[in-house]
Amino acid sequence: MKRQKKVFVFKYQYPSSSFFFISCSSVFLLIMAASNLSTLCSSSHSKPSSFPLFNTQSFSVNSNTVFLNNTNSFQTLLSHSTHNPRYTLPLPCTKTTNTFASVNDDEKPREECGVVGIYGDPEASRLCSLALHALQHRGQEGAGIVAVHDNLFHSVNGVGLVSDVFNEAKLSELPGSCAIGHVRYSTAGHSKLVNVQPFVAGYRFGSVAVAHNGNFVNYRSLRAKLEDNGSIFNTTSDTEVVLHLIATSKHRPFLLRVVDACENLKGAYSLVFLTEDKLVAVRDPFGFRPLVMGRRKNGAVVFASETCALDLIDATYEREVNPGEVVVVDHTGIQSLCLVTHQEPKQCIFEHIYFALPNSVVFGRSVYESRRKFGEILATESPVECDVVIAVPDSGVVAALGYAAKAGVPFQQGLIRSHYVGRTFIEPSQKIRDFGVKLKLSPVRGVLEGKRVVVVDDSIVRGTTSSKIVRLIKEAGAKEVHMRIACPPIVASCYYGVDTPSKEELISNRMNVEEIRKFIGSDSLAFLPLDTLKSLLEDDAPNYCYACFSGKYPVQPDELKPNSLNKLDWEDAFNGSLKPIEDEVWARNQEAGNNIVSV
Ligand SMILES: O=P(O)(O)OC[C@H]1O[C@H](OP(=O)(O)OP(=O)(O)O)[C@H](O)[C@@H]1O
Ligand SMILES: NC(=O)CC[C@H](N)C(=O)O
Repeated sequence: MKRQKKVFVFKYQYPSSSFFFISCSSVFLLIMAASNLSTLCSSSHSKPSSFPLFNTQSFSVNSNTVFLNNTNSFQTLLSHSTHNPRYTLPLPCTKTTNTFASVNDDEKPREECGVVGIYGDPEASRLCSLALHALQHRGQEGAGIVAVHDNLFHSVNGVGLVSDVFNEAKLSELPGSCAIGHVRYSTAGHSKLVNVQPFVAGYRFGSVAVAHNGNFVNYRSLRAKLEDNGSIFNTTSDTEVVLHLIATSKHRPFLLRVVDACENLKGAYSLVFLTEDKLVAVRDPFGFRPLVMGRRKNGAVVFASETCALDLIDATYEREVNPGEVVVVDHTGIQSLCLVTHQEPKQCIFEHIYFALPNSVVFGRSVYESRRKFGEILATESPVECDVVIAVPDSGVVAALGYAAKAGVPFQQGLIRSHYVGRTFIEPSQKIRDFGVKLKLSPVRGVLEGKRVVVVDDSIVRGTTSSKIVRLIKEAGAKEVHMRIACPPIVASCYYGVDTPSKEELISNRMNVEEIRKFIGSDSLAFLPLDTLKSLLEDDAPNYCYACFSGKYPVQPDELKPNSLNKLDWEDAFNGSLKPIEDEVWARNQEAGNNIVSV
C-alpha cells in the first residue's frame, strides 16, 4: 500500500521568495522556495535560531491531504565512488576513472571527511578539485569528483591525496556545470578504493551521486534490513546505505526520497547529492558536522565542509546549511526543507579544537579565535614559570600563540614539522610508528636548550605523540617540559564521524592526569577543563556535542566501537551482512568453538 503523506505547509512572507513547512509522515519539511537566489541567500552567518516566523498556508504535494499547523512552534527552528568499476548497480550513464596511489592508515583521531558541491559553473569539476585541496586536511585516504553533463555522470576517484588523484587530464574527463567532491577518512569500511566517495548509483528514476561527512550510528542494522529485502552492497562504507534507502523509497519526487531516506538515518551526516538536474545538500538534525553555503560571482552555488574551501574558489560565504535542513538547487532556484521540528543542535566541538583549519569559520565561529582563547585560558588557569612557549604543529599553533600572549612569554618554533609527512603518518607496527613522530617533528636545540618549556598541543588521544615529544624536547636539552593541552581529556570514543579509537585505547579513560603526566614524562600537565570550555562558548554551549569528553551521547550508538586491536578484516569482505550475528546459529557456532566474532 502506498504511504499516505500528510503535508503541513507554511508560507513565509518574504519579498520574491516563499517558505513552506511540510510534514511528511514523522518528518517535517520546511520548503523555502526561492525565485530570487540573491534575496534568499543574502544572510551572513545564519545561526540556528535565525529562521523567521512562518505564516500558514495550504499547499498540496502530490495530491495528498494538506494540514495546517501552528507557526509559533517553529519560531526557533534550528538552526555529510566515485563510482568505481566494482560498483555493479546499473549505471548506464556513468563513465568512471580510478586512480591508484599509496594509502596510509594510523591510529590517531582521523580527520573528518570533506565534501563540496557546485551548481552552475562551467568549471565545476576544476573548482571542486581546488576546494578539495583546501579540504585536504579533513581526509587523506582518498579523493573523488563526480560531474554531470547532458544527463551523463562522469567520475574520477582514487586512493591518496587530491594531488595524487587529479591532474589536468583527469579533470578534462569531468565536463559539466555541476559536480560534487569528497576527501575521505574512513569511519566505517576500510581505507580502500572501493570505499572512496562520491558513490554513484542508478535507480528506477535516474542516477544519483553522494558524498558524506559523518557516520551513521545505525548503519549495520540498516544494512541488514536492506540486505534482507534484497539489496546487494558493493562497498563496506556506511554511506552506501543512503543510496539504497533512496532507491527503495516509495516517495517521489527525488527530494522526498532524500527526506524519506534521512528519516531512517541516525547519527552524523553532512551530505551532498548530485542528480541529472539537481544539487542537494543535507545536514543531520543535530548538525554534528559542518556544511556551509556560498556563491561565486557568476551565481554558481557552492556547498563545502569549511569556509576555507569557499575562500579558495572565490565564493562568498552566505550561510550555514542549518541542522536538519535540506537545500535543493536546480534551474528553478533554491528550495530549503527542514527534516525535523526544533532540536538543540549538537555541533562537534572537536572541529574547533582539531579538525578544521584555523582560517575557517565553523558553526558561525572563527576557529582561529576559538583556539586562541583556549590557549589564553590555559595560561590563566594552569600557569607555570617558563622561558619559552612552543606548539606541537600544526593544530597546536594557535592555542600556543594564545598561551604565550596571555603569559607574556615569547612564542618560538621549538618543533619543526616536516611537510612531507602527512597529518596522519602511519605505520602498521607500534615500533615503526614510534619513528613517525620523530620523522614529522624535529626539535630546535637553540630554542630549547637549558629552557623551561611550555608545549601546547590541541589534544591527547592515546598519548603516543605527547610521550615522544617530551622525550625529543628533553633530548634537545630542555630543563623542564610542561605540557598544556587545549581541550579536556578525551575519555569516550566518537560515533559521529571522528575515527577516535575505542574507549579502552584512550589514555584519559585509563589514567588520571597525574598518571598521564608520569606516562608522558613531562614536569607538569594540564588540560582545558570542560566547564571552562563551555563557559567560553557562552550561550552557544548547549549547541555543541561534548560526548568525547563526557561519554554522554546525543544519539545513542547502536553498538560500541570495537577495540581496533581486535578489528576484523572481514569487515571489508563482500561476505554478507555486517550486522552482528545474534541468532541461534551464532550461539551454536560459539559453543562449537567456531571462529565467529561479534563486533
Ligand atoms: O595522543 P595521540 O594518539 O598521539 O594523538 C594526539 C596527537 O594527534 C594529533 O596530531 P596530528 O599529527 O594528527 O595532527 P596535526 O598535524 O594537525 O597536529 C594531535 O594534534 C595530537 O598531537
Ligand atoms: N570521516 C567521515 O566523515 C567518513 C564518512 C564515511 N562514514 C566513510 O567512512 O567514508
